[in-house]
Amino acid sequence: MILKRISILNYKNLEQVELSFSPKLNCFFGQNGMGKTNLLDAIYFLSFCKSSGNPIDSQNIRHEQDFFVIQGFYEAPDGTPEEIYCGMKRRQKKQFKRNKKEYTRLSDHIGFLPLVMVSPADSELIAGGSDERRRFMDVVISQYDKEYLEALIRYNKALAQRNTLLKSEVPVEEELFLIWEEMMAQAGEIVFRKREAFISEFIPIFQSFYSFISQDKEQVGLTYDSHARDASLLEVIKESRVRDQIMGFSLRGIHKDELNMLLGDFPIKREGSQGQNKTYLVALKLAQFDFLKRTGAAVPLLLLDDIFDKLDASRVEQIIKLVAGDNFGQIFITDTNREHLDRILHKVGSDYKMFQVDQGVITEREEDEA
Ligand SMILES: Nc1ncnc2c1ncn2[C@@H]1O[C@H](COP(=O)(O)OP(=O)(O)OP(=O)(O)O)[C@@H](O)[C@H]1O
Repeated sequence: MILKRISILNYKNLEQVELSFSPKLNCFFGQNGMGKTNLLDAIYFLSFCKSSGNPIDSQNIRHEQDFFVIQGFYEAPDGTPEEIYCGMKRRQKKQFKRNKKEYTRLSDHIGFLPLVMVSPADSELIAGGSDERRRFMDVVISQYDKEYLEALIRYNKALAQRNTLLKSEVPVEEELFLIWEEMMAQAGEIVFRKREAFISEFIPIFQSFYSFISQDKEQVGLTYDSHARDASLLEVIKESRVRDQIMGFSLRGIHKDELNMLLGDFPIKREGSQGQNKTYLVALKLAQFDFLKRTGAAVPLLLLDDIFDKLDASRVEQIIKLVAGDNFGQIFITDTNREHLDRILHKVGSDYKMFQVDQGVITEREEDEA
């Protein structure tokens, strides 16, 4: 899928933006706080029906204004034009349309315009709790496997019901516990098997991206831990019941799964330098891109927000070489430094457009123009 043109009114600090894009590389430079991320966020909105940062839609309307509109004009791989419209008025439900026809359910749109965004917020994947890493697996797997998402929803429902029973002040019958525990075990085993299969397929792709970017400077790994690995999940959950009742919640199950992120043999969270962490995150997201591309009909858009911060020149160059190649489609890159972008882009020689972002105004810049 290619985003040929975008039209924005009143989205965050972008009052009015009309831009035509290159089908390959689009670079946005400007000082801090000028609106570069806001533009990428508007593109993200058209794919996911929400902002990547602020989940409260009305707060994305430009201050003092009453509405925002984002319109994207895309081209499908077979050349078919696709027009996506999103309009949001204060105190009203947002409208989302494809080719002028409003969606009844936003979930019908998700996945139609696949997109991967690499942003500074990804650092939580390494620094944050295990729920961040489970969410990463969930997002990637559920994009290509419907059964996975259904099992996960069933599991979470059963877990919530069991947790309510665990907190009960009156005695609860064994039978009642068993109903939810069996459901957790059945759905949890499916989630476990699918996560395990995903990780084993994902690891070599991720490692090859990391090696390419770092030019084999370090070895990285991922390991997956789950209570479902060594015994039947039903037995594990049942055995834990007495302790769970004391705690008032379920201590064991796939909701406690962990994805260990390793640099050499040690947790990257503990040992990684800032540049190594950044390389790790970029490699994870590029591997996610690769997965999505293989399992979907359209090549995803790739948004790279401020990814060069903390990376040395050789790693930056390797990333640009990678994404400018044929395995990636249309790309949107932000940076605070134009010379930085110019230098890299001249080297790769790919088709590109350069835009300057200044206080919410975005202007296309010709080559070597000041
Ligand atoms: N609803 C809103 N209305 C008006 N302005 C907003 C709104 N939400 C955010 N902004 C403004 O957007 C600006 C931040 O823009 P953005 O995050 O795109 O900056 P950036 O160019 O990516 O900067 P950096 O290089 O620091 O990442 C801030 O000045 C903020 O005040």
